[in-house]
Amino acid sequence: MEAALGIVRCRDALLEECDGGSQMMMVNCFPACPEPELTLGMPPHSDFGLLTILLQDEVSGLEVSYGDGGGWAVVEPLAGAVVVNVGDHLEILSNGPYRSVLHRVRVNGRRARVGGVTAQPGGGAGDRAGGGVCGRAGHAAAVHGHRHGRLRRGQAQVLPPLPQDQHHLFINILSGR
Ligand SMILES: O=C(O)CCC(=O)C(=O)O
Ligand SMILES: [Fe+2]
Repeated sequence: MEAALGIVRCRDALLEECDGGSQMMMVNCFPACPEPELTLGMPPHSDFGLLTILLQDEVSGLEVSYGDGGGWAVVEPLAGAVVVNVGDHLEILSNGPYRSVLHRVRVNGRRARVGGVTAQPGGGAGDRAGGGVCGRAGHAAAVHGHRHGRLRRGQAQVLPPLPQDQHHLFINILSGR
């Protein structure tokens, strides 16, 4: 898998990250909302782990950003299928080609929606990429700007780019550590 992802040079580091990381399972419940156009179940965000695997019920609500913030595509639930999201740590470990996906959840006017989520936050993936273990120097800095750009679009915050030596701090904040 790591060869397909173009991260073969950091195979050992990646395995170590996964071993040292954790696995989370969550269930999200979004009750029916009488005025769904006035709120969101989850605001725009990207997941901080390597991969997120989502199990949706038959009520739609998940939307994925496309066209560099141009619009939102509805991810229609498909019986028996799971949705796999690339997370921030995988974007950093792949040095960019695999971009974590900005997504949000809308609430439904008539029905409650329940979703299962499993995520692998990894260990200190951000710290390693910041140290240049995985290749192109400078990508970590690019991720800072990119990530701030997303936050700015999604949450109306204006944040300055972080210096590269603070990369691990930023990842820890994203990870809630
Ligand atoms: O409920 C969903 O489909 C997505 C949930 C989600 O994005 C999350 O838990 O991070
Ligand atoms: Fe998410």
